[in-house]
This record gives sequence, C-alpha cells and structure tokens, in this order.
Amino acid sequence: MKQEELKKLVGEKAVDWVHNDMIVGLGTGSTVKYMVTALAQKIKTEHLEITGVVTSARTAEQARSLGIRLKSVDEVDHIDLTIDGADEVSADYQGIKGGGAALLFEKIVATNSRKNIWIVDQSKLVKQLGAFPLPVEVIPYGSQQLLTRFAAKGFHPSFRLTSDGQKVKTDSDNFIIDLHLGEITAPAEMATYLKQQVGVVEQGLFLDTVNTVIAGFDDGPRVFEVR
Ligand SMILES: O=C(CO)[C@H](O)[C@H](O)COP(=O)(O)O
Repeated sequence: MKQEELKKLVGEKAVDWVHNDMIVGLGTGSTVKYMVTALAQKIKTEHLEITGVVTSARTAEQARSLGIRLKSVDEVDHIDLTIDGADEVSADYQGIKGGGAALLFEKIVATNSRKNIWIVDQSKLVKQLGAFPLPVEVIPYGSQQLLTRFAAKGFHPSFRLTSDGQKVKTDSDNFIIDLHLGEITAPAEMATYLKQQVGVVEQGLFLDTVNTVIAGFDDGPRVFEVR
C-alpha cells in the first residue's frame, strides 16, 4: 500500500476510540486530516455529541468546515482522548513530533489529555529516534544566538524555512530550529537540556506520552497498547 493509503487507514481506524460525549484533542498533520474527516462522518451518522480541542489553526479550519464543534484548551475541564500523528516512534514508544510545526500546542493538548493515541504509517516506526530532525520552537528574539549555541554543541541546527526562503512561523509566531542529530541516544537528557535554554519555548521529544499507537502496515492497522 502507498504511504497515503496507510495514513488514511489509521486515520479512519482511530475514530473507533471516540465515543459519545467525549472531548477529543485533534492533532495536526496529513494523517490527522484523514482522522478529522472520518470523525466528522462518524459524528453525523451516529448522532454523537463531540467537542474537539484543536492543536493548530490548520486543524481548526478543517474541523470547522466539517461542522465539528470546537472549544479551546482553556474552555474545557478535561480532554478524554487526543489523536495525533508523529514523525518518529521508537521501539520503546517515545516520539518526535513537530514536523508540522505544531509541537507546542500539540504538547499542551497531549499533556492535558487522559489518553493519547498516535496514528502513523509503518515508515514512522524506528529503532532509535533521531533520523528525523528534532524540531525546537524558539522565540524570534535571540534565536540566532540559540542556533549558534546548538551548532557549537554539534547539533547541526537549521532554521526551518518556507518554500520562498522565509523562516517558518508557528501559530504562536515563533521560529522552528531543526536539529539534525542522526541519533538521539539519551532523549530525556536532550529534552532537559533543550528546555533549559533561554528562548526555547518547546522541543519535539514527546517522552512517556503515548498510550496507544495505531500503525498502518500493508496487511492492515496494528494497535500497540503502550501504557
Ligand atoms: O507533529 C506533527 C505536527 O506538528 C505531526 O503530527 C507530524 O509531523 C506527523 O505529520 P504527518 O501525519 O503529516 O506525517
């Protein structure tokens, strides 16, 4: 199966976990897009009362266009379940997220969710994290200094750029620095180091976050119950 078909497969599978009256965190990305479409369909056909909490302007736009009721993360007293994509999931179910530059809101919503499901195609499952560049969201002020510091540490950083060469701006008007690490042998230490740097708003290691991974394989979706 093509990667796009696998994304659709897991996106549609994930809505099996959504039940009436739930408050559901809606992640960001091309896999989540299939899930949001499937969720809107399920809400209509099963007449469900669902409230969505979005993690990006992009997902908000899609969810609104499909008639999904939305509340902001600060308007709800809990989130039952969040369904999101991931860029890499390691053998011990740690993850890198932020390929879509939405890591800050994604982490806030994930941290406030009772359960987190990641939907990925099989190419995202890796032995060790780090082949995918680790996104770090930084405030613009002083960001060149951070880039220089990361370069000195051997992290091979680069500002994420748009197709016309502008620095990518997140929904919070911050920049993204991608770290080209190759491998991350000590993710917890790396996460702590990055969060300690002044000007870093958030970093893309999502550690001990996911409860269930739904991965798309050629023979169908496989569900991994993690914690
Ligand atoms: O973290 C994310 C956005 O910030 C996405 O969930 C991640 O990049 C996966 O995206 P896709 O499903 O398009 O591969």
